[in-house]
Amino acid sequence: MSEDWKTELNLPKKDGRPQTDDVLGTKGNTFESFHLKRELLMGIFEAGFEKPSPIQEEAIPVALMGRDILARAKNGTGKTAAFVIPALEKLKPKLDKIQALILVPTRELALQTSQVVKTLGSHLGIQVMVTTGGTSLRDDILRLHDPVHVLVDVRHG
Ligand SMILES: Nc1ncnc2c1ncn2[C@@H]1O[C@H](COP(=O)(O)OP(=O)(O)OP(=O)(O)O)[C@@H](O)[C@H]1O
Repeated sequence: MSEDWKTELNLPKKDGRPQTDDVLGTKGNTFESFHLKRELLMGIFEAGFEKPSPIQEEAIPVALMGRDILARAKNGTGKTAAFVIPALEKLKPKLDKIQALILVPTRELALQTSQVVKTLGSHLGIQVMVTTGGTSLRDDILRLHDPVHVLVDVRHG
């Protein structure tokens, strides 16, 4: 594969803050070693991710095989991307259907998660919808007349 696309990426400034083993203790895999679509790799690199974190390294290949996962890791270790990346890899942007349903416990997390999906999927041409309440059922139904590939919803308790 030609590496030209990498030179055109809009990379953020490097994050120089110190990191602990929670994110550094990896086996040394790369995002490319997961054979992800180039458009997805572009979103990942433009988010400033260089290497998968430990939870991503464990979860992404298993999720790509279509296996169920129950995972646990500390806050801020990259759990969100650990499920968003395989979901985006499996998704077919040309198919105008909801192909991923992400359920989270709070409205704030729903907004954050949808932002991660938008950032990582920014080169995939996908549409993300968040149903956090606060909008009428009618508005939600109307929105669903337009393409939605990923739906993020809040489920209490
Ligand atoms: N592989 C990576 N390389 C660099 N930064 C990353 C990587 N994965 C995630 N991040 C960044 O690390 C931060 C924490 O990630 P994220 O919020 O997904 O963690 P989390 O485990 O889901 O956290 P929480 O439990 O608080 O929801 C975010 O700013 C995210 O952009």
